[in-house]
Amino acid sequence: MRALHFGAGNIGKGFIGYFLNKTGYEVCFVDVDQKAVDQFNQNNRYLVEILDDARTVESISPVSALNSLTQAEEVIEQIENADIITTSVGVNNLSRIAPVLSQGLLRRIKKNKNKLDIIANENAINASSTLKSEIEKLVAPGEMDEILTLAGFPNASIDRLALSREDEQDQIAIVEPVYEWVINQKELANHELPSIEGATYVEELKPYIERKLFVVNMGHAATAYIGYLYNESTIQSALQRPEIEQFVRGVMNETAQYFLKKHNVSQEEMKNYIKKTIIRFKNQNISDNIFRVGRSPIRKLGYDERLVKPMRELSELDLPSDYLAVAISAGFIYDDPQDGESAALQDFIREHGVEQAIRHYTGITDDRILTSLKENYFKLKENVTSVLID
Ligand SMILES: NC(=O)C1=CN([C@@H]2O[C@H](COP(=O)(O)OP(=O)(O)OC[C@H]3O[C@@H](n4cnc5c(N)ncnc54)[C@H](O)[C@@H]3O)[C@@H](O)[C@H]2O)C=CC1
Ligand SMILES: O=P(O)(O)OC[C@H]1O[C@](O)(CO)[C@@H](O)[C@@H]1O
Repeated sequence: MRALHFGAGNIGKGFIGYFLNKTGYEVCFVDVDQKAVDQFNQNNRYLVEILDDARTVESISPVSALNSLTQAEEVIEQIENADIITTSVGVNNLSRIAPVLSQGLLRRIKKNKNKLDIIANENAINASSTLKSEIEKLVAPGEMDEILTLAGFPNASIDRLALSREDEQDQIAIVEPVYEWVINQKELANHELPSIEGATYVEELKPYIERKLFVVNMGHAATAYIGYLYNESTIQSALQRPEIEQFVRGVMNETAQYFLKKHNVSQEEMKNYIKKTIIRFKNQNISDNIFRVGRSPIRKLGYDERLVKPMRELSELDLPSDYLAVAISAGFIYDDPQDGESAALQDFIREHGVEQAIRHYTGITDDRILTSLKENYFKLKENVTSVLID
């Protein structure tokens, strides 16, 4: 069985490629990083170091790789013949892989009628549907109908902290032992293939993806943005400060109220989920840079994203969202000049002022919320400790 995976980064190697290989797939990675492509091809393997007590290292083989910038024709051939296609390129890059995918799918509909699932594994709600829409923009309506006779775009939720280590010889991923990969069974096109090892198939994805995005990713972003204000360099060092840990617990408890109202979960389940998540964040075997976790703040502060969406939902339910308001305001102060989105956000604030920036990037229109975000922003800038809520 052949798998084609776009994005041979942290999660591509440490999670998706890892479990596709365990399921019996020969994995071909597609990336734009020539050094990584060369290493996969020279070694026909890569390494995954698991952050368990034994620091288990596994060799994942056989694998190969292609560079989509220089080997588009080879990528198209792989799309024609793959049994499954997966991605983890970052949600903003889905539009960049759509051209080669659409060309490959147009060729496939003529040559290979086998059903094919294309699963986008990104930190976003319904990323596979987003990829499908990007492909739809590039083909004629009749062609899309034909593509959809064989291709499914099942949405998925993925959760595993994955980092990488630079090495001259090998591609090396470093991962925490725990993971969750949830796939929407109802959206699968191919029912002949074996279930992917490590994945759970569900009928209703929303509770899983929302729990992951609004608790794990939201809590992570909140830690990064508040940690930045304390000049902390890692998530782990930030959470050693009792006031930050208390704040992160507070913001997670706040979003938990949304789940209790909207999804069929108990208070006990949410309490345990939050407890486990904070333990994962504090894992002293990992040194997770604040700037990795806070990356792309424009995306993270968006209307349907991890911070603003739960705040809007809580507001609609007439439930408090004071912690979220602080975390969002901190996101507008967060400044990493190496990060294009962060630099653009700070430029926008300098040019148009913070109130305009909050309106523009969060899409929030409620004046009461906008005022509270603006007030928090100035208070946090003046003195972060005075704002963290007890
Ligand atoms: N690292 C983690 O622990 C987790 C990451 N995610 C999500 O997985 C996705 C990937 O994250 P990471 O692996 O951390 O990022 P990463 O930056 O390590 O990997 C992304 C890879 O995609 C490649 N890429 C970018 N544009 C491309 C293109 N046009 N064509 C082919 N390859 C391209 C990059 O060169 C890079 O190797 C993101 O959506 C992230 O939110 C989700 C859960 C966990
Ligand atoms: O990958 P993103 O969406 O930029 O955000 C980083 C997040 O993804 C993760 O890498 C894994 O879920 C977390 O560390 C963090 O919440």
